[in-house]
Amino acid sequence: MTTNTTTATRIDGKAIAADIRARVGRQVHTLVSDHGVTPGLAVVLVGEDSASQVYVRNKRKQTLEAGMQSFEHNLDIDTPQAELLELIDRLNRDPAVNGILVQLPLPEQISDAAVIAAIDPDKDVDGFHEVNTGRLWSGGNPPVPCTPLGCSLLLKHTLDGDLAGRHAVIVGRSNIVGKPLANLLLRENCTVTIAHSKTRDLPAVCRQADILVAAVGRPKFVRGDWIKPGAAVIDVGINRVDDGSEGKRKLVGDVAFDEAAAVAGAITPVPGGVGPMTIACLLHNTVHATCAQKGLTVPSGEG
Ligand SMILES: Nc1nc2c(c(=O)[nH]1)N[C@@H](CN(C=O)c1ccc(C(=O)N[C@@H](CCC(=O)O)C(=O)O)cc1)CN2
Repeated sequence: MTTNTTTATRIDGKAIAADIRARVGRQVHTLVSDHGVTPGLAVVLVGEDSASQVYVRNKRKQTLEAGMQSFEHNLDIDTPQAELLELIDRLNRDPAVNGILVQLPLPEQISDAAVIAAIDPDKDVDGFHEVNTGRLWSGGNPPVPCTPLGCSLLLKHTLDGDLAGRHAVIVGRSNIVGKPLANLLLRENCTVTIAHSKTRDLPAVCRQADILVAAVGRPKFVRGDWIKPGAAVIDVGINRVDDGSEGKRKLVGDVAFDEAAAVAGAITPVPGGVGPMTIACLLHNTVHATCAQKGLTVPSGEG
């Protein structure tokens, strides 16, 4: 019988996210003390999805802890799209609101695309508006979607900033993760492959990766024998599955962690990997959006 032994370094997203939030807190302190500016973040939740409620609660808590203003809007699940668009219009015009985020997923009567298009691109701290995706692909410096920004920061931290020339394979081509992450890794001079459900011989493609990112939303989809020895593995998946005891649920990623950790050089756990980075990057984006709106240089936030 063979047993898997963990060889990979565990990438501590919780600790790295805490460092980013601490820096954001210092930046906010400088904005308030030197310029009398308190960044404000509005978060809109439609419905009662329990995971979304947890994320929105954590966003509020961490926004306040960083010294920013938090404006939370909770709407009924059957809210018509027009009502949500009116709220966004008010938030666009509210000078106390520097960042706007509408929590996804939205109920079926509301179009994600219509909502994202309604947000003022300068307040779009999710970086989902097509003006901002266009700016990203044209080499500009717009707000970048929070989860891919978190992935790229984890990789820079893990690989000491030395990403150039590495082959990154991203499994998943969503607008929220796969596509923007491909852009960020190209900027770091990686050679980038975006793979997906129609990719031929996906395990063989993944085995070429020095950096492997799994963002498919399928529990334990990426297996240990898909991984090149020593690769850095970033697991974006957050899947709730039965833990085998009386209807209890546990979180697992898109990567079979134990198998992968026996082969990889470094790997993110789930939970505690990419997830905490998402909210830290949202706070980072809010500070940057505030400074851009006020014509201020972003304070360094060095401790
Ligand atoms: N408008 C947006 N909607 C959604 C986004 C987004 O970036 N913008 N991303 C996800 C949800 N999300 C933030 O909104 C998010 C997901 C996960 C975590 C996190 O900290 N995860 C923990 C586990 C927490 C748990 O028990 O579920 C971890 O991985 O350690 C934070 C934020 C979809 N919607």
